[in-house]
Amino acid sequence: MTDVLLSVEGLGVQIGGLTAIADMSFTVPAGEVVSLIGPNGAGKTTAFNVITGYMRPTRGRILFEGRPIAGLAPERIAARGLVRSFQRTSVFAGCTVFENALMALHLRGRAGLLDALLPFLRARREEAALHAEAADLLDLTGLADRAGLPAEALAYGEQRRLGIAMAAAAHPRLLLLDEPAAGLNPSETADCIALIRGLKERGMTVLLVEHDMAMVMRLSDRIVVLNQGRIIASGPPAAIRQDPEVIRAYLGAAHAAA
Ligand SMILES: Nc1ncnc2c1ncn2[C@@H]1O[C@H](COP(=O)(O)OP(=O)(O)OP(=O)(O)O)[C@@H](O)[C@H]1O
Repeated sequence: MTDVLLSVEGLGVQIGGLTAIADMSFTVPAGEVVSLIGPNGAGKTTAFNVITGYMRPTRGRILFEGRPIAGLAPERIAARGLVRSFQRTSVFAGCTVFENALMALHLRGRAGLLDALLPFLRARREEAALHAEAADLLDLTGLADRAGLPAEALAYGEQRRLGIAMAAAAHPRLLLLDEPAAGLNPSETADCIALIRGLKERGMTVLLVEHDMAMVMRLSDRIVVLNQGRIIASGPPAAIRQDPEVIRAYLGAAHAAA
C-alpha cells in the first residue's frame, strides 16, 4: 500500500460569516503529484493557507506523516518538511543565480556534533558538497548557463523556476506549489513542467494548485476538484477530464472546444 504523507480530513474553514471551505477530505500519497483545481473562489488558496499554518481551520484534521499539524505555526510546519513556494517570485536580488541556489542550501544546512570537533574540515567538505548540489539544482532548472548572472537579470519564467528550485533545496517531504504557471508563456510553462517532473523523478511529493490545465493534466497522478468549498471529484487526469460535473463547474467551454 502507498504511504500517505498528507491526510486532510473533514476540513472546514469559515472566514467571518463566509464558508471558504465547507467539507474537504483528501490524501497525498508519498511520491505523487496531487493537484487541487477549481474555479476562482473554490477554496484552493484557503486550503493551502490552512495546510501550511497561515490560517486556522474551523474544523477537521490535517495529518502529516500521521501527526496532526492543524493550528501549528507556519515555521513549525515547515520544520516538519512541508514547504511552500509562493505565487510571487522570491529570489534574492543583488545575488547571482548560483548564490541564490547556494543560499537556499545553506538555509537548510544544520550544524552537527562534527562541527564542534572538526569545524574547519567539515566546513570545507560541506561547502564543496553544497557547491555541487547547487550546480545540480541549476541543471535541473535549466539555468546552469545563467549561474553567474544577477538573479534579477533572469526572465520572469526563469525567476519562477529558480524560486521553485530554492524551495526544493530544503528537501521538503512535501512541496506545495501555488500557481507556478501563473503569468508564464507557453514555452516558460513547458520549462516549468520539466522542472516539476524532474523533482518528481527525484522522489519529491508535490501538492499543486494551478489553473493551467495542460500543466495539471501532464503532471498529476491525481486531481482533486473543488467547487464552492467542496470536493466535487477526485481521480486520475483521464477520469477528471471526462467527469460531467467537473466539465460543468470548471473545464466548461474550453474543454468542449478542445
Ligand atoms: N481573507 C479573506 N477574507 C474574506 N474572504 C476570503 C478570504 N480569503 C478567502 N476568502 C473567500 O473564501 C473563498 C475561497 O477563496 P480562495 O481564495 O481560497 O479561492 P481559490 O480557489 O484560491 O480562488 P483563486 O483561483 O481565485 O485563487 C472565496 O469566496 C473568497 O472570497
